[in-house]
Amino acid sequence: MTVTSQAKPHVDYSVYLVTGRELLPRGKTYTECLEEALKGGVTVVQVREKTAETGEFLSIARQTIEICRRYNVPVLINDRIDIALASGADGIHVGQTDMPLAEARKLLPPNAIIGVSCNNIEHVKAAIAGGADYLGLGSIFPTNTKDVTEPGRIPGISGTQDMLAVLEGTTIQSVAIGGIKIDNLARVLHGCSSPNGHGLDGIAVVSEIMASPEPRIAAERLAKTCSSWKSVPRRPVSFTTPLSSAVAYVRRSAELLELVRTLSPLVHQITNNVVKTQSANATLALGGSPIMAAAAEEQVDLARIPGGLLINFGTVEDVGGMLAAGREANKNRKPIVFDPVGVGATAHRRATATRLLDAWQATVIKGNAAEIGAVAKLEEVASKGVDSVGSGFKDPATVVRTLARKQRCIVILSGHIDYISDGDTVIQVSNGHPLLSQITGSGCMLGTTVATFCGAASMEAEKEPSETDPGTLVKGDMLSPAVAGVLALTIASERAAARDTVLGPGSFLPALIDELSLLTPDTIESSAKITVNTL
Ligand SMILES: Cc1ncc(COP(=O)(O)OP(=O)(O)O)c(N)n1
Ligand SMILES: Cc1nc(C(=O)O)sc1CCOP(=O)(O)O
Repeated sequence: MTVTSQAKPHVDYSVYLVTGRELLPRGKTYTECLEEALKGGVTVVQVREKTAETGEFLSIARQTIEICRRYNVPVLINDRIDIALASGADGIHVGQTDMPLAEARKLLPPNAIIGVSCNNIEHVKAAIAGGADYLGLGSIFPTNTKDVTEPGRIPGISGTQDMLAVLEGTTIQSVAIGGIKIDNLARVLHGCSSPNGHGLDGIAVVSEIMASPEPRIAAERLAKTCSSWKSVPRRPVSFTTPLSSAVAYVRRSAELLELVRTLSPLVHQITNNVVKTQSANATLALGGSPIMAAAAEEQVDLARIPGGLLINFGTVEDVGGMLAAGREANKNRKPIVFDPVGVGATAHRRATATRLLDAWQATVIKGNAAEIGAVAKLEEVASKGVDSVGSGFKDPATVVRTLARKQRCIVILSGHIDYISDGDTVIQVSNGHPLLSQITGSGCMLGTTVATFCGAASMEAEKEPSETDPGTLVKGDMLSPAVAGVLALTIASERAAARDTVLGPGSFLPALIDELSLLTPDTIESSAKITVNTL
């Protein structure tokens, strides 16, 4: 190593390039790519050579260091302590089967940076105990760059959240690695955080830069999104600026109803066979424009149209379409309402919910007590098919607030009283009628009304002239439209049930659709029963 008596160099891990010469596009040399990437804003480089002989590896390491020094960017060496020492690199990165951290520390000068790969919380605990400087957490997604197919090698977003929770209270830095592209970067940064807000310090990529014909532009885009992300503390926990009172939420809900009628947002729904027609009719009645489209092939086109997306996996079909729709919605900053119907009922549903939530960031998760309990991994409320057993949670406000913080979105717990939280504020809605639980698909319709209001609110926010912030996944406040969606359905249910012509569930459903279409801002203002608690 070059300097042994000085303090460790400060490393900015924001955009961490791990090299991979085998991925260079035809006609581009390694040094061209490296220099362009540095110009684009790469903040740290790791030389990773999996097949080079020692002499070639050393020569590449020296070349890399010579170029990176001009940009004041530190260089680390993958696996090989001898190459790090001989080349004068700033440190090394080791994996779980490489030189153990403690041995590496002994061999390297005290100011050497040592990074360790971690796939699970046991790895993280050992790396903390061993005094690692930073961790590479992954693989976040599948990747073609390296074989990560063995079981447990892809912790995904949820596993990375667990690893970051272990890092809370430490100064050890961390980057996510594996399958990260500009298109999923905001989602990665948003999702990879502990419930108390311990997030990533950066992201590491190989192919997004090395395989790009324009590495400078690739690096610039990554750097821009990272710095935009870092500029807003605790952004991911809440999209909202809390309103001052219950009256303010009711007024905003009334305003949002007008907005739905004016903008008529496209409400793209991948929902279950039992409720498709009534959910489409509920959307139309409110003033939105429904499209029920589940094929994976059409998601790129649909996601470009502003509005809202509902993903309801009630009959657990079309998972490919759901994965694609959510990813594309995140790319296009469209709100996603996720309704994990009956998620507690089978292992397949639980696994599917995890798969979906690993692939994209939900804006709103809505469910009954059993569904919310299953997503939150609580055993307090059991499920029977798609219904909950018993009266619900002892402390529903804490359940929704905690899950909203963990999943970094709005959570709606539906029931006799509906609870809605962004992780800070909890809003209770006491409107509704018992007939809602006597027709099939009223919960699914709630997902639809919420998606309709979220779609309109995001369209309104997107119209604001402010520059697009690449760190956001959805523009605008999504707590108020979630409240508005709950109020619209529950108030309409009260008005439908009060009709003389409604004799039971059979006549209630068409009356409910009618009342959704007849709902006015004034009715919302005069009928809403809500309370607001902010931390
Ligand atoms: C930043 C970062 N994170 C993880 C890795 C993977 O390292 P390792 O487990 O040693 O696997 P190989 O890179 O040797 O295949 C990394 N290199 N960088
Ligand atoms: C080098 C490496 N390590 C990983 C791990 O999970 O430890 S994934 C990975 C490859 C990352 O390449 P790309 O950015 O092209 O997906």
